[in-house]
Amino acid sequence: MSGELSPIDQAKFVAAKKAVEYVEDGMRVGLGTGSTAAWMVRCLGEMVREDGLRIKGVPTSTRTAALAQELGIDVVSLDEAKWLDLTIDGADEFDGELNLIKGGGGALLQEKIVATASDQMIVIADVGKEVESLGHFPLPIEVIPFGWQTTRALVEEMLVSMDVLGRDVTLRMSGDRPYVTDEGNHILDLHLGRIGNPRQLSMVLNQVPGVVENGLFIDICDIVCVGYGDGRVEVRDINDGTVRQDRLDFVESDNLFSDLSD
Ligand SMILES: O=C(CO)[C@H](O)[C@H](O)COP(=O)(O)O
Repeated sequence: MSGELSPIDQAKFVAAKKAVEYVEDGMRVGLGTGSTAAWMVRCLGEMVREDGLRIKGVPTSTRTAALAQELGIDVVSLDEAKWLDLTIDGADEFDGELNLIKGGGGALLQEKIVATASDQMIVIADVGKEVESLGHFPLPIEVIPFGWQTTRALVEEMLVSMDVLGRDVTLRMSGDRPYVTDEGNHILDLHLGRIGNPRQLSMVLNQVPGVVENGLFIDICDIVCVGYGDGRVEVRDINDGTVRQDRLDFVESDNLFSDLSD
């Protein structure tokens, strides 16, 4: 693979590279899932190998666990780590209050548990993920397979009662079979268009029997690192209201690319 990155990968890379600056020796770090989070895992792997960084990483999916192990990161379970200093993860959408939609990669349940068990959550995203209001990206909810069609009907009924406009609820597929999460569940994608009150929707969805968790992350994210295709990165901190700008160069590294050879 050549060292040339597409603008979108450059944006994901700089967001990830900026976020790993928050990782300190000895930390217990939640490792997110998805293509942006994979850049973060590669950056951490390089810091472990090249700089002797010692961290314990808690992955949020079997995919991330495999990548982290391959790159030499010490992987432990959440129960072993118990509590985390920091989680770094991607997102499908984020708004001005740093509320998120996650779960496009199907890992929302472990991602939410891990992020909630962390002192701090940093989201890494290219600027295309920023929205004025959440909901253009279909909202994933994880449901148990038993009676999933009944669960879907109950969710649809609930959306009608809440006067939510778009109510198309689809079962996520993997080829010709329902997608199965790491926890053995299915995913329903809610095509809503715009979510007027994400906090309320999140609470109500989780009360439907059969729904395990939803992909709305409310008041969980502290910082977002927003990457741009030209190498700029903006760090927005919701707690102190600061916005900082930086520019990072992509330096081709065999280590960073070692898992991208296909
Ligand atoms: O929530 C997620 C996985 O469940 C991902 O963080 C989200 O889908 C973003 O993925 P990507 O960085 O590939 O765009």
